Amino acid sequence: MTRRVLIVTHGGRPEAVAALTEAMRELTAAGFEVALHDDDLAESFGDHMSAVRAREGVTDSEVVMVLGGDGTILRAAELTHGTRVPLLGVNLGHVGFLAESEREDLHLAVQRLAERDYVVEERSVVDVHVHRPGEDEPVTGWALNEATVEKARRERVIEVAIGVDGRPLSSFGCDGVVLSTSTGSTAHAFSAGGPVMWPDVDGVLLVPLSAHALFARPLVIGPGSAYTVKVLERSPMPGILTCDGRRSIELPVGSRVEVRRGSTPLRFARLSPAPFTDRLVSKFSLPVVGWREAASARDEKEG
Ligand SMILES: NC(=O)c1ccc[n+]([C@@H]2O[C@H](COP(=O)([O-])OP(=O)(O)OC[C@H]3O[C@@H](n4cnc5c(N)ncnc54)[C@H](O)[C@@H]3O)[C@@H](O)[C@H]2O)c1
Ligand SMILES: Nc1ncnc2c1ncn2[C@@H]1O[C@H](COP(=O)(O)OP(=O)(O)OP(=O)(O)O)[C@@H](O)[C@H]1O
Repeated sequence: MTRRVLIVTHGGRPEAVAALTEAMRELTAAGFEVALHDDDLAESFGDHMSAVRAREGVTDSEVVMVLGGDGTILRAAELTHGTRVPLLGVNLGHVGFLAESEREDLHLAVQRLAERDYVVEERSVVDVHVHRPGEDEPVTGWALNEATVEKARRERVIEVAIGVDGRPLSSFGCDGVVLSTSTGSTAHAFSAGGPVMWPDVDGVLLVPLSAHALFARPLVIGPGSAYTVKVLERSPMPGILTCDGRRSIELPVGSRVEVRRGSTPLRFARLSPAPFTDRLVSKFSLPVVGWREAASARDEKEG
C-alpha cells in the first residue's frame, strides 16, 4: 500500500515554497505519495510533481508534514484533531517551539520517515464547552496551546468568577484568563507569567491576565478536574474566547465556560529523543554556561 504524506505549509512565504519543492522531491524519491493541503499550491505543483490534491482528507495519510512555524503547526492541528495521524513540524518560522526538525534537516527527516524510524508522542489538548444565555446547547471547542477568555474590547475590564470542579474559588476584574495545556505553557501563558510545565505534566494551567485582585495566582489542576469561568452579569464588558489564537467564540455577559483536559490527544512524530529541557534551553537561549564544569567537577569528586 502506498504510503502518503500530507504537506501543510505557509503558502504565502517564498522560503516555504522552496522548502516544499525540496520536500516533495525527497518524499517522492523515497516512495511516498505526496498530497498538499493547500489546493491552490497543489495547482502550481500538480503538473510536474506527483502532487495529489488533498481532497481525500487526512486519515489516509501516514503523517502530516508541516513546513512552517508554530502558527502553521497550530493550523495543521485543526486537520489532525480527532484522528490518529501525527504531525511532523519542520521549522521555517522564527521560534518553531512545536517543530521537530529545522529546515536544514529536512532530508534527514524524510529519510527517518521512510525508514519508519520515529516515535509518536501524544500531547493533551483542552476541551471547551461554552454555555451562553438563551442557548440550550453549549458551543464546543478545543485547543492544543490554550483557550483564552478575554475582554471583547480594549477599554475597561471583564469581571469573571473562577471555579474548580463546580466549587467557587474567586472572582475579579481582569483583561482575561488563559487556560493552557502543558504544550501551551511556553506560549501565551508563559508571557503572562505562568510556569513552564513539562510535557508529561498532564494538568491544565490557569493564568490571569492583569487581574485587579490580591488572589489571582496561576493555578494547575489535574486531568480529572475542570475549570469554570463565568462572565459575570455585572461585567462592564462582554468577553471573547479564543483557542490557539485562531478559533473564537463570543461570550455575552452571563456566559459560562468549562475547560478540562481533552479526551483525545493530538499526536506528534518525534525523530529525536532530545529531552524537553534541551528544547527549552535552545528555544529560549537559556544560559547554561558552567553546567559542564560543575558536572565534571562532581564526577571527579565522586571518582
Ligand atoms: N502575549 C503573548 O505571548 C501572546 C499573545 C497572544 C497569543 N499568543 C500565542 O500565540 C499562539 C498562536 O501562535 P501563532 O504563531 O499563530 O501566533 P503569532 O504569530 O502571534 O505568534 C505568537 C508567538 O507564540 C509562539 N508560540 C506559539 N505556540 C507556542 C508554544 N506552544 N510554545 C512556545 N511558543 C509558542 C509563536 O512561535 C510566536 O512566537 C497562541 O496559541 C498563543 O499561545 C501569545
Ligand atoms: N497558508 C497560510 N495563509 C495565511 N496565513 C497563514 C498560512 N500559514 C500560516 N499562516 C499564519 O501565519 C502566521 C505565522 O505563521 P508561522 O507561525 O508558521 O510563522 P512564524 O510566526 O514566523 O513562526 P513561529 O510561530 O514559530 O514564530 C500564523 O498565525 C499562521 O496561522
